[in-house]
Parts: sequence; C-alpha cells; structure tokens
Amino acid sequence: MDNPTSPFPPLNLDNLRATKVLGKGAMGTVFLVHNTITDPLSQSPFALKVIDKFSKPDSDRRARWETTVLHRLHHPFLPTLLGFSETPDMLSYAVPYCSGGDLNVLRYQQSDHVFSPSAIRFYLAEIILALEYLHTLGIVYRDLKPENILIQQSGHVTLTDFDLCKSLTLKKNLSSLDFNSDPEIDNIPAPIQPKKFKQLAKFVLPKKTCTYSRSTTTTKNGLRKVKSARVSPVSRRNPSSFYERSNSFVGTEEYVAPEIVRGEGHEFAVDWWALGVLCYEMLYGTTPFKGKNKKETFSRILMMEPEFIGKRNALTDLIGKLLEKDPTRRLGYRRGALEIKEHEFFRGLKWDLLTEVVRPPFLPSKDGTELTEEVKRGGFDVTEYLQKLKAPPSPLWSPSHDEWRNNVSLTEF
Ligand SMILES: Nc1ncnc2c1ncn2[C@@H]1O[C@H](COP(=O)(O)OP(=O)(O)OP(=O)(O)O)[C@@H](O)[C@H]1O
Repeated sequence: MDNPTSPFPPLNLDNLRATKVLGKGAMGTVFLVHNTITDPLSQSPFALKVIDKFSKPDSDRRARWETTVLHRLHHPFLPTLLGFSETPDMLSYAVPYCSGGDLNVLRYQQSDHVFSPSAIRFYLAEIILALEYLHTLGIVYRDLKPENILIQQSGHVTLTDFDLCKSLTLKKNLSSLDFNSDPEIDNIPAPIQPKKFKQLAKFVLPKKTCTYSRSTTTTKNGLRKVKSARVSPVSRRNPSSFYERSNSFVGTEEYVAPEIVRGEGHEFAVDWWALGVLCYEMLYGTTPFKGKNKKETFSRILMMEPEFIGKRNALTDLIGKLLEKDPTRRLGYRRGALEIKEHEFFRGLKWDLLTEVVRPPFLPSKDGTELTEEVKRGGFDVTEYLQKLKAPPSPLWSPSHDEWRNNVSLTEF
C-alpha cells in the first residue's frame, strides 16, 4: 500500500518475488527478492526486510526508526534505503543484498576461527569509516558486533541493523550545528517501564548497575547469534559533554561499554569500545570479557583488563586503547575516528582508496544454481509466506501445505 505522503521511495510488493529467506531476526524476516517486471531473471536482487507491526510492542516504532535512519545514509559501507512499503499489519523495506554472509560466519570459516592481522586491518578500516560517517551525522550505532557486519559481493563490508542506533543532539548553546534527534523514538513509551526495569536490575547486578534481557540463539549452521535488546532509559545529562548523552541500556552483552553497564549515559565512545571488543574477537576468536553468565560478563567489563596472549604489538596496543574503561580516556573520544586512523596499526593505509580495493581478503562465491532454479520456478510470494507461517494449524490439514513450508525453509541459510 503506497502512502503518497511518505518520504521514502515506494515499493510495490505485488511486483516482487522472493527466492530465499536470508535470515530471521528479533524484528522480522529478511528475504532475497527481485522485481519481476524490471528484473525478471533476478540479475540485481535485493534484500527485503518484512516486519509484523504487532509482533512485539515496539516493532512498529523500531522499524520506522530504522527506515528513517537508512534513508539518511549514503556511504559505501552502509546500506541505503531502496524502497519502503506499508500495509495495515506489515512494514517492508528494501536494502542492497550482501551475498557474503556476516563477519561471524566468515570468522568461523577461518582456520582457528581467527583472522590474519592484514584481514583485521582491512575490515577494521572499513568499519571505522562507516562509524565515522554515522558519527558525523550525529548517530551513535550502539550495536557493533560481527553478526551485524555483512559482506557485499565485492568483499567490502556493510553495517546492518540500525533499530538500536540513536541520534544525539549537539547542544545548541555550544554550536550552531544542528543534528536531528530521533523524536519518534524519544516520544513513544519505552518497551519496559522504569518500575519493571528496576525490578529486573535488582536481581541481576549490584546497586547502580543496570541490565537487560538478552538471549543467544544458535543458527542452523551451528553458529551463535547474539540478540540485542534494550530497556528504558532514565534521562540524565553530562554537563561536560558537547552532546546530549543517551541513557538507554542498549546493545549486546559482550560488546557493551562500561559506561552503559554503569548506567552513566553514553555517547559515540561506546562504538569505539565495541570496536575494541570486535577487534579482540577477530584476533583471538573470543570476546575479552565473556563470563559464565550475564552478571559475570558485566562485572568483567567493569573490572577486568583484557588479556593479551603473546608479544604486544601495534594491534594489541590499539585494542588496549579502545578498551579503555574510562570513556574520556578512550581512543576516539577527543577527536573521533581521526585519532584511531592515526594509530600505528594503520600506518601507510590509504583511507581514501579503500573503496577501490578490488581484492579484499575474501570474495564471496557467486550464488549457485539453486537460486537460478528458484527464479525459474517463479519464486514465492513474501506476504503469502508470512501469512502461512502465522496461520494456526488448519483442521483441513493437507500435506501439500507442510510440504510448501518445508520447501521454503530449505532455502534458508
Ligand atoms: N542486506 C542483507 N543481505 C543479506 N542478508 C541480510 C541482509 N540484511 C539482513 N540479512 C540477514 O538477515 C538476518 C536478520 O536481519 P537483521 O539483523 O536486520 O534483523 P533483525 O530482526 O534486526 O535482527 P536482530 O535480531 O539482530 O535485531 C541477518 O542476520 C542477516 O543474516
């Protein structure tokens, strides 16, 4: 259903056919689709994220926020909004397809499940440029983790999943620059009410420390998929900061910065912390503060210094500086990405030419004949697929119905 007042490029779902379910997240289902009128052979497929507005209390709000953010992005390592469509119960939006899976899957494909320093340098550099761009827009990403770094067909990265990001407002009395805030997200009642939140926090962590619920699921190929979650903020401001700070408790357990765990309010430096965690994981195959449970992980984030195995070098030095517990002393706090780009680990790197790199560390193989066959068969209808998943088991059960569902799920990763 097209809304003529919508600022987003319209998308006609009737012209789309799906050939594969790319993934299912907390928010919705992502399909590989093509336009049957303009691209009948699916030579330029794209990803379509479909969200049931009523599946969760905040699904609708989060999806709209993510769409608004996507619409603002124009960067080679970030997705761009290709189209948007809304029906009474669903929101759908299209973004470019990343055929190479995510960085977590890629890491598991490496020997010892770790990347070489040169691969780490390449991926980190691209992620830094993407974060730098977001920060310039006044957006703090807040959900950096390997599962949210997708690999394009070209081998370059794309950050995904913007529903937890936050637009920070530059204080107007300090600068004439005006960054947009996310009024929608701020004005809508938070998913967990403060009272409930306090009760939750009391159970899990010592006084003054907040927590949130997060779960880990295992995907079909046996990989862990960590869930992001948030609880409601209590507004607090830091007078010494140029930006309004966010107090939402948001992110993914092993990647959250100490200031978030402490509930102190946070800003762009939380992304540099998460970059440190990610970098450590790429180097050693495990995150630095992982405990037996949430409580232990949080206490390690607050108290423990990261352990480095072997000789210290430029890479471990960089990680150590990103994993500085005091955000004001963390690399990137004062001069943003510039400070990180100047670190010895990146010496000699031609930042301006990164997009031109034609041989990134790994190039995804082309999608196989299975997909071509699916295109020939005519693919499947996204809305029908979702309706069938939702439908309660029919008393007029027929094997063909189940067969249909099984066939579709066979095409998932
Ligand atoms: N552009 C894309 N190209 C290829 N696969 C994608 C794309 N976008 C998403 N996916 C796949 O779909 C999965 C779910 O997408 P996404 O993470 O955006 O959903 P979500 O509901 O926001 O998830 P989460 O539970 O992490 O919040 C991803 O893990 C990824 O495998």
